[in-house]
This record gives sequence, C-alpha cells and structure tokens, in this order.
Amino acid sequence: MIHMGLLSRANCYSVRRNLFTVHATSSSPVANPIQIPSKDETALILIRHGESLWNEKNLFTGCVDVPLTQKGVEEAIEAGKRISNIPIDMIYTSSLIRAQMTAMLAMTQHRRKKVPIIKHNESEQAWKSSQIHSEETKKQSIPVITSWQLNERMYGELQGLNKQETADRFGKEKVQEWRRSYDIPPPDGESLEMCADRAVAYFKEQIVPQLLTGKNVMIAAHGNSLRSIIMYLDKLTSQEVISLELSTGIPMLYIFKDGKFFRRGSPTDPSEAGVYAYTRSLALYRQKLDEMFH
Ligand SMILES: O=C(O)[C@H](O)COP(=O)(O)O
Repeated sequence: MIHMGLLSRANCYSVRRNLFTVHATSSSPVANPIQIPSKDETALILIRHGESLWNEKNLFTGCVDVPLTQKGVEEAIEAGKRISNIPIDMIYTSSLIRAQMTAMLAMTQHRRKKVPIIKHNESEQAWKSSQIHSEETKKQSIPVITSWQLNERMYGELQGLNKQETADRFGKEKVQEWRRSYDIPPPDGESLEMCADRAVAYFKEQIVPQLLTGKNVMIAAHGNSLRSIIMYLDKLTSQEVISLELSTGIPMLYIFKDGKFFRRGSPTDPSEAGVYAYTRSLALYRQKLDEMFH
C-alpha cells in the first residue's frame, strides 16, 4: 500500500523522470494531477526455490528436506535482486529448508532492508519466546510464515530415486505422467490435484485475506506446490497444466486488484521500467525507495 502523501511528488517524478508510463487522465499530467485508482492493488511474488542438492543429482525430492547448492544460493540472491524494488509486507514459505533459504537469501537484496523474521507458532511456548518487544523494531521486520501446506508434492516411492533411472525402469511416458499430470499420483505419492487440495486451499484461506487487506506478499515454495497455485491463478485446465514448468529461482509477479489476479511476468532487472509501468503503486513504491535510499 502506498501512502497518499507521496502521490504529489510521484506525479512530478513520473513527469520529470518519465521513467514509468504512469497513465495520466489528461494530455497534460502536470496541469491535471493524475487520478489515483480508487482500488488499491497489491503485489504477489511467487518464487520456486533455487537449485537443491538433489535437483543437482537429478533425484526425486518431494518432501525430503534437502538444502540448496551453491548455484541455488546464487539463484536465490539473483531472484532477490530482480524483486528488490517491489513491495513485500509478508513472506510465506514451506516447512522445507530449500524454500526457506531461498526466501531469506532473496530478502538480503531487497532495497527496503526490512528484516525477514520466521514466526514460530508451533507451540505456545515457541510463540511466547519469540515475541518482539519493540513496535519500532516490528515495523522494520517482515513476518515469514512457514507452512507444510506449501511443501513440495510428496513423491512417495520415487523420493530419492534418480529421475533418469526411474524413466529407464518404468518408461519415459509413465514418469512424465507422474511428474506433470494433474490427477495421476506417483506410487504412494501425491498427484498435483492432491497437492492443490492443500496448497491452493492454504493460499485461499491464509494468503488471499492478507492481499485483501493490502499486504504485498511473496511466496517461496516448490515446483509443484506453485504449479498448483498458478493453475488456480491462471485458471489453467488439467490439460494445460501439464506443460507448465517452473525454473528454479525465477520470480513471477502477479498484481492483485479488485479481487482478481493479473500475471505480470518475471521481473528481469530491478531497474526494468516494464514491470513498474504496469502499475502505479509499483512505480510509486520504487520512487519512495529512490527517495529513501538515493
Ligand atoms: O521434488 C522434486 O524432485 C523437484 O522439486 C520437482 O520435481 P519434478 O520437476 O520432477 O516435479
């Protein structure tokens, strides 16, 4: 959410710098201050974790809790650079370390320099002992919520097996069906549909309400838990989702506005005007950062 106080400067800024195509309501934006849309809009960023040690070994990982490789660490940092000018008020990640590492490493690059802090509510004692007793410090932090519902789909009996060896043993088509179909689970594992039953439900019940209150949200999760969420956001059919592939460590930006999600693509560079040109609030937030940290 951008405070209205910035708007007047932003008008001059966008006219003077003309960096962002913030659409004026008249031919002369300076003379006739730009009308700010009545509905606020918020950002939703999705990032699949960076490369993990088992991604590197081409092993089925699922819910096995393995860390990032050096390359995965670098991918997470690069992702952070790409979203460093986009507002983030809350972070959701899974209970698996590769997603949590990705979230924390990405946030080291954010220009706002708020501190991401994992919220421990696994027990009342954990919650009590992790309280922050300073309102100012709280304002300089970003809550990180970990949730098993955002975990990677459970790959059942394939977990730990080499993907190529598995294809050699069961056939390429069968393994591709297990990996990418919507409703065919791997042996004793979760289908994408079963993964969606928890991940999309969690997104609707826990994350959408935050977006509705104007919070900008980042989700750092997994190839298939995010495929199930993107299938929901983009209204993909069970046929279309088969071809949906997510690379490790590449952020995807959505704008949430008037209860709808608009995919905006993957920010490639923090100075890229394109992403900010899509929305006034991103342009204003970028201008706010330029002023705070010029
Ligand atoms: O769980 C895994 O093995 C990977 O994170 C995703 O695997 P997939 O690309 O085969 O679904």
